[in-house]
Amino acid sequence: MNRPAETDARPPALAVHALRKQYGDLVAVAGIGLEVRHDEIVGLLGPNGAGKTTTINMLLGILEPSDGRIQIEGIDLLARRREALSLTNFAAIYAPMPGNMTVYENLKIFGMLYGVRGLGARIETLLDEFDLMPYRNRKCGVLSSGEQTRVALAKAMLNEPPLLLLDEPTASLDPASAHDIRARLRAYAGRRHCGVLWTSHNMSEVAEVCDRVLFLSRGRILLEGDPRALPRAHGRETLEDLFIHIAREPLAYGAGS
Ligand SMILES: Nc1ncnc2c1ncn2[C@@H]1O[C@H](COP(=O)(O)OP(=O)(O)OP(=O)(O)O)[C@@H](O)[C@H]1O
Repeated sequence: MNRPAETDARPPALAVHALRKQYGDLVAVAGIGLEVRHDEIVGLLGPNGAGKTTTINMLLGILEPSDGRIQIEGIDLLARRREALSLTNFAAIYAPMPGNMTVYENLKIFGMLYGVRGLGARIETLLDEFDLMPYRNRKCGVLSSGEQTRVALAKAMLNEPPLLLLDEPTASLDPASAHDIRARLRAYAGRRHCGVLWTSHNMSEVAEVCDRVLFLSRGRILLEGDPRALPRAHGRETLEDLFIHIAREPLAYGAGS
């Protein structure tokens, strides 16, 4: 689905300019620029080691950029960190909820950290939306990975963020659950008019859910566009074919320039 560009004076959910991260001689992110508008789901794709998680960690304020600027809803992350971070949230498979607390306790504590108003009612809504009612008093550490993913997604939506960062949100889900979660995330993004940055290695998922994709390789954005139109534009049948081609021959797409 193509969505309209921002029509009012509202800044994009996310604007990144010349973002760079270097570890010694290794350039993990090489000065990238990108935008995520409201009502838009943007896929951040790339082979292992391309710089996706490093980028997301800089957007979350976990990693300090070597250079560049990040604005969330027009608010500069480095200058006004607290305010900017209150407008975002994330879910990632490598960041599970503390295992010794129950689902309810976790949502309550994260909700308090985010200063969510009407927290009790918000938690009930999310428990219902993510089919977590039966698990509310169960410790997160004993949940299956799919159940933990649903808790992480519920946590990510506690503060109804205008910018949602999702690092492989369906990686541990079975196909039916993944399909269900994709539908819920799309519905949520549409309802809340939020922008979503979504990383995934599942190209059919990306083609289904993302309005736009960015191909990252060796820390650079090599291609950008509609995931349904990009493959044909580059002489490939599917997004997966295109991904494989870019991963094998990044220099053909300008990775070395
Ligand atoms: N703390 C660090 N010190 C040194 N190098 C690092 C550090 N963190 C990441 N890197 C390197 O930066 C590069 C980008 O890593 P990153 O985790 O962002 O990739 P990715 O695109 O998320 O990969 P994957 O799909 O495998 O998760 C890799 O070469 C990685 O080894």
